[in-house]
Amino acid sequence: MYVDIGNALDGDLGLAREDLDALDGRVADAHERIARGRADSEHGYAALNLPETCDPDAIRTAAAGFDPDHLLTVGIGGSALGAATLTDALGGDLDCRYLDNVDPVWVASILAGVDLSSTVVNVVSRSGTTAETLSNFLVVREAMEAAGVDWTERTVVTTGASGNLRAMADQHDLPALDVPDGVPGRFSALSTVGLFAAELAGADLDALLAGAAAEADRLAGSLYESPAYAYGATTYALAERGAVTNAVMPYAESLERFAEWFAQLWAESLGKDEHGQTPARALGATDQHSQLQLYRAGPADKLVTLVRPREADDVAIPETDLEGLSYLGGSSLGELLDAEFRATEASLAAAGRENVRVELDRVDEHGLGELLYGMEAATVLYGELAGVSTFTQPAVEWGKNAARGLLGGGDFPEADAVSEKRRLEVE
Ligand SMILES: O=P(O)(O)OC[C@H]1O[C@H](O)[C@H](O)[C@@H](O)[C@@H]1O
Repeated sequence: MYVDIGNALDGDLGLAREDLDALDGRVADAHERIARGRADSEHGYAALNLPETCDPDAIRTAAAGFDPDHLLTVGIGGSALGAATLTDALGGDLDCRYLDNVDPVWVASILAGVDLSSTVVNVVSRSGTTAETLSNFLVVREAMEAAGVDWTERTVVTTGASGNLRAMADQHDLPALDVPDGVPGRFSALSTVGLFAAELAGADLDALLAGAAAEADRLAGSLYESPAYAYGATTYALAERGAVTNAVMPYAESLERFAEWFAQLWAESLGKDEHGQTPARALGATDQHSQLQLYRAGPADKLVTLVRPREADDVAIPETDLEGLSYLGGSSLGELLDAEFRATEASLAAAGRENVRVELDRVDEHGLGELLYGMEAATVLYGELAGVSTFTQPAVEWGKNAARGLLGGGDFPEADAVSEKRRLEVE
């Protein structure tokens, strides 16, 4: 992963090179703290050891013997977004769908669109108790039974040591992959959670983990020596100066899901104790024609992260004799996209708007391993600098408990009372 922070300096938010120099001592301390956490496999920090601790053979074994047309991953948040990022980015012939939401219309349409007799279901929940995931799985299971398909032959469970899902796997003797200890869901893309789908879709897991290991090797006690820390420290420094939004804008359709994965990682890890930065999802070049106006000329409270591969397959633009368009002929879509990328970067910089460039060599297994690991390490570093508890998500729990209470699955009377009190309906 390559990170260029030049355009984060001397913009409207006033971050100067000397500020980063002054921050670098804290980066060194944070790096030591992170290294200690990794050495002791502490909760959360253990995720940064996945390049060495993840066993790709266990994942290959679980996937062996299946040759489906469709993969239905049933999971939500960190139990879906890592796998979705990988399979979307890497492509391939397998039709990979992700049942994360519980919108009944959408779930029904997905089930109607796949041949269940040629579908593998991977039900993923670290806790094994998430209502959305378990409900969706019960619906899928019933649909398989109705279609005369033996769901026990086509289901792989990925879960932690206990919980309802583990009990179900034991009861039906289903193949089960373990979610490793100490790895929170949003940091689990490079574990069994994200890699089963990738393996089934034909990805090279060794190359993915090698990419992640290469990025791990680049972690060092200075932000100027580690791309991941350069990103984490710069975004933190900008947030402290008022960059409340981080708009992540990949210039590759295949990385659109990456921005979604990043949004959970960034928001859930860092949004605590009045800290954090709102992740916004954008896509280059499409959103140049939609969101860029705001990023260049709206409030000076944002950072734009421009992400792209350095190399990609290309398509030539045919010659044309249409007046005014001849400059396009003989060029290529890749060259146009590159020009759009650099123009956006220059346009933001010229307006004093901070942006950071993040690049990978290609959108392939190695590049994705670097990118996902690098962004996880950047998040952990930011969390250390901000002094927040990066690996917890207490604010999510209130809503989860409330939903359970409203369904009668728990005691949470406040939820009803609060929602009634706040109603101000206008017809
Ligand atoms: O994997 P699970 O235990 O089902 O959790 C799925 C998701 O649910 C929660 O609400 C957490 O906030 C997320 O961090 C997590 O990724």
